[in-house]
Amino acid sequence: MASQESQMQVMDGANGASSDEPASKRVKLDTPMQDSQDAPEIQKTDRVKGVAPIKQEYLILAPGQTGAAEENAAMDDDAAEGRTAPNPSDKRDARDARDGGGRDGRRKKQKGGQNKEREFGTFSDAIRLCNSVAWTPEFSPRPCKQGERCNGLHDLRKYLKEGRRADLETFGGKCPVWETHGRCSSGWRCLFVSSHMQEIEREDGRKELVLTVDSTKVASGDDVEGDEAKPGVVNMVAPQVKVDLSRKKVDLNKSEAYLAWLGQDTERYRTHHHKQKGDEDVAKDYRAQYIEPPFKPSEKRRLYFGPETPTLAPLTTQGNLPFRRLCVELGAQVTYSEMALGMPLLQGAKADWTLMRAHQSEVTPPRYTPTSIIRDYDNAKDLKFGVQIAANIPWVAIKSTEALTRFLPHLRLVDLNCGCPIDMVFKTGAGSALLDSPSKLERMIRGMNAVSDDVPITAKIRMGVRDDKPTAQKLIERLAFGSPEMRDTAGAPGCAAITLHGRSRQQRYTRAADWSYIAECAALIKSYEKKSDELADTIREADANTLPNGGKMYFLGNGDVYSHVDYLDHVEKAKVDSVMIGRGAIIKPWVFEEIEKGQYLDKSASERLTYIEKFARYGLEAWGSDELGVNFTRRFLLEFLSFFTRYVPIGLLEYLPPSINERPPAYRGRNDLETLLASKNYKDWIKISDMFLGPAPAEFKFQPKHKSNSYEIEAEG
Ligand SMILES: Cc1cc2nc3c(=O)[nH]c(=O)nc-3n(C[C@H](O)[C@H](O)[C@H](O)COP(=O)(O)O)c2cc1C
Repeated sequence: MASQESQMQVMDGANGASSDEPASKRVKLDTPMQDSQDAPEIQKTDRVKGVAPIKQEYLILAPGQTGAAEENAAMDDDAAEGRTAPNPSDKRDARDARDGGGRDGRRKKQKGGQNKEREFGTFSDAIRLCNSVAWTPEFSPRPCKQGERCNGLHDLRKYLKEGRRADLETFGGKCPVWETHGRCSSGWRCLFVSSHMQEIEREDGRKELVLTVDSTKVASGDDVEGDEAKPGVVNMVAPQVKVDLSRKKVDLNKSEAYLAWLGQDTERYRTHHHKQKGDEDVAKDYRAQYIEPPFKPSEKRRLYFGPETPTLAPLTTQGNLPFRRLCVELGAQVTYSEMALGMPLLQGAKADWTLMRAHQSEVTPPRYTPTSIIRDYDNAKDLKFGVQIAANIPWVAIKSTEALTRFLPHLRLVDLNCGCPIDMVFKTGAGSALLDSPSKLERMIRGMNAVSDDVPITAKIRMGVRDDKPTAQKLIERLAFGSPEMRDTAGAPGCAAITLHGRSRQQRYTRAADWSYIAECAALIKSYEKKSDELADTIREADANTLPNGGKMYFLGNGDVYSHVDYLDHVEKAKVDSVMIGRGAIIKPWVFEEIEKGQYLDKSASERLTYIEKFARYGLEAWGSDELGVNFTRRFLLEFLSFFTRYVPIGLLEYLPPSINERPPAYRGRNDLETLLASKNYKDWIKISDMFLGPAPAEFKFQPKHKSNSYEIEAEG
């Protein structure tokens, strides 16, 4: 039985763990449980594998059921993540989503239990308002570029009456964007427009509709009008840049010069490697023929990852700007964009450039409380937000890196995805396919470093492609030092940090991440630090800056972290510099707060609802409060809820610690809201979204990613 005196397991980061057991087994009594009247009894008990130990009184059992593991069917966590998520600001993506087509324009075949051809309905007004009148006072429209041919509506009053649905009543009918920022970038299309419009009588007696502004709240730079204006959002790339990229008018001269050199160098390297005995005269040795590249990596801004910088993983679809903003607010210190594909970036695709946007809270420095002196790291110049790209050939990785670092002013780093397991990426030779092409990967990292100015380059890897053949250790050595030939001539590749997800490509989420392998890799990297000092002594002066961070390559572990206990345990035992958190952060974004406070937080259902509200507010700010923006917000809120509703309140658990790999049998919460927030039915998620976004339009559709249950995902890294 649970007792009021029961105490929760807490690991004290400062003092370290008292036990040598892994976090999943250890139980230590310490801090009283927060917020819960009904604290679980802490005891070591054999847990049923894969099943969350819900207290008997909360179980909902149909007659004849026992709540045992085998009844907990179809709880596999591996399925499809896919690229079905449309980009809110990209009308083409909205069309793709509507048509069930992917971003590559090809229709995907329905397979297995995954809803690959998900449809999301149309999100538009009944009558389209022309942009020339969308943000202006009624009597002073901008000139319409289409002139006579324009099929948009120019009559504002008609639009407000017939062209769109009535204003929403949520948020007290007040536009949350306007309330925060003093103006609303959705203009007349805002679904809360009556809260920021007025009718003014002019001297000639005519009555004019105008949009109001609260100048006391408008921040400098936020007074831009139109589609592209998003208060608090940085890394907005001008439309003309994307047009120029699409017309190949952007001169990526550094990359061109580097690639020309790389072509010749690859040939020298190949000849050297294929030389036969006796071919000495033809091939000599690589070093003798080596010619310096046209661009050496410039001095990079230094990075820092430590126990105080819990890191939010790159998460396609889920790791969107409103979600990252919520996580930063709750204590995430480092964030990554969703993965963008190199080629569409180079083609100026709006969807991929939009992924590179960040919230202003992400461009503040990460927490920094090192225990030893970190040379030349300037925390004031550092920021939280980095971007991730995937590429299958060096020129794509190199050119897209040059474009990113040229056009995005706020970048902590550019990370190369070497872990994405999905076929669409893997089969092109990108993502986890790079794990089996170390030479290509090395060339990518070197090239990216050469063209990225002061922005550091990092990589995210998996243990290997196949389960029975982990290759990460070799790869890490390669990323740290380069192949012997390249090392002698060009120095180290300059990879500033590596994140290792402790699974192979083949491995399913049902099997736990391998933290002992991660620990081995961490030990290996520690042993390199000495070696790189020696290397720094021996490489020529000019190449010293090929060693990032003054010789330190940071190493992050990743996989299955679900609480401060897991986090601190891995920092301490696996000896990683920091830990990256993916699904755990979507299920309970306050995991970052737990890490900061060093204790479990039993968030009540109403507190959890405030996070949903925040997501809705932040979504409206990022994607707009018009019909399109509201429904993109709804779409992504439902995606978020598909994970968020997996949280099992710890007050309902018989034993701790909670584990991300355990699924609950059917249960009810401590109140109706808690029960609703545990629903696996997406129709309930839509009900939750209605609380903040009003009723979903009749045409709105949402299909969870998996038909049989909403747990299914396909990870991209
Ligand atoms: C929905 C989802 C999307 C993901 N998208 C990416 C991605 O774009 N890039 C990437 O490197 N990894 C991606 N991953 C992998 C995560 O970054 C992380 O490596 C993985 O989920 C393991 O960490 P976890 O156990 O903390 O979730 C994704 C994972 C999930 C669940």
